[in-house]
Amino acid sequence: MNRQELVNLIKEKQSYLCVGLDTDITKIPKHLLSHADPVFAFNKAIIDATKDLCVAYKINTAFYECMGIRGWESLQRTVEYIPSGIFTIADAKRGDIGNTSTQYAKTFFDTYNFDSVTVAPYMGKDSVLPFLQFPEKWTILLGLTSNEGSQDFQLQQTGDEFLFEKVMKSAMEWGTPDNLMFVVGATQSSQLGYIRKMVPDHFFLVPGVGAQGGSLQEISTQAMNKDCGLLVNASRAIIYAGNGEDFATDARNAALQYQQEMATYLSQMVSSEI
Ligand SMILES: O=C(O)c1cc(=O)[nH]c(=O)n1[C@@H]1O[C@H](COP(=O)(O)O)[C@@H](O)[C@H]1O
Repeated sequence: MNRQELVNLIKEKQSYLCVGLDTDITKIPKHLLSHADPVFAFNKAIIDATKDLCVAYKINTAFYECMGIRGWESLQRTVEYIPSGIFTIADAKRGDIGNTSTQYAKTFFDTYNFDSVTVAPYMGKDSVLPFLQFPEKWTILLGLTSNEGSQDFQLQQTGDEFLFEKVMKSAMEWGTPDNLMFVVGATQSSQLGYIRKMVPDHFFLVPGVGAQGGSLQEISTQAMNKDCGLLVNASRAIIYAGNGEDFATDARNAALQYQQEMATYLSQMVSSEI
């Protein structure tokens, strides 16, 4: 999916919600465990219940990889089930020497046909460039993450800037707003406005609302740009909103609340085109 298609989708659905499919087999409702593929059965119900409310699904590969081949099968069924026209994110946080990064990129872009993959920048330019070579695909680079450990390296001063600023400024020379997004954590509210000034055009994937306590209002008022420029992810707050037979309805209601709040911010804050 290209940038214009993504912007149009946000406009049509009045939503910049990304539903995180961090599906943990120990947390899904018990009645699903009799299915041949319980993780897929859960994801299918969540997708059916939320697909009109969100513009993206993020599959965190850790929750699938830990189950070995069965997990990869659940991942494949899930990504194939997501309706075309919804943006897909493989949250794999990859990055390695160039030829290895190319194999990671092939895995998620060619073999599984995701629109995007999350990439860790620590190994530098040659570890990131291979992901950016794939036409119509997106690299989502970790900028300033939502977790406490972001202070250990990302928020360390290097010269007159933080390390995460150096990373983001460098990466803006490697990719463009058409193939590169940044992860910026919703819990980093004191930095959001500053980061948006530094990076005016790129999309941000913003995790950390819901279970991690980030504020949708703060993100939206501080980091929206003229194209919206945001994909806000919630995983546990949506997929585990309920735990009974009607878990999918509970998930829908949680997603609906986010979408309705997003529609308000879109109407207030973005240029009349949106
Ligand atoms: O890259 C990510 O998606 C990510 C970056 C980050 O800084 N913080 C963060 O929580 N995430 C991911 O976003 C999701 C957050 O899940 P919830 O806290 O349940 O909404 C998980 O899949 C995390 O791995």
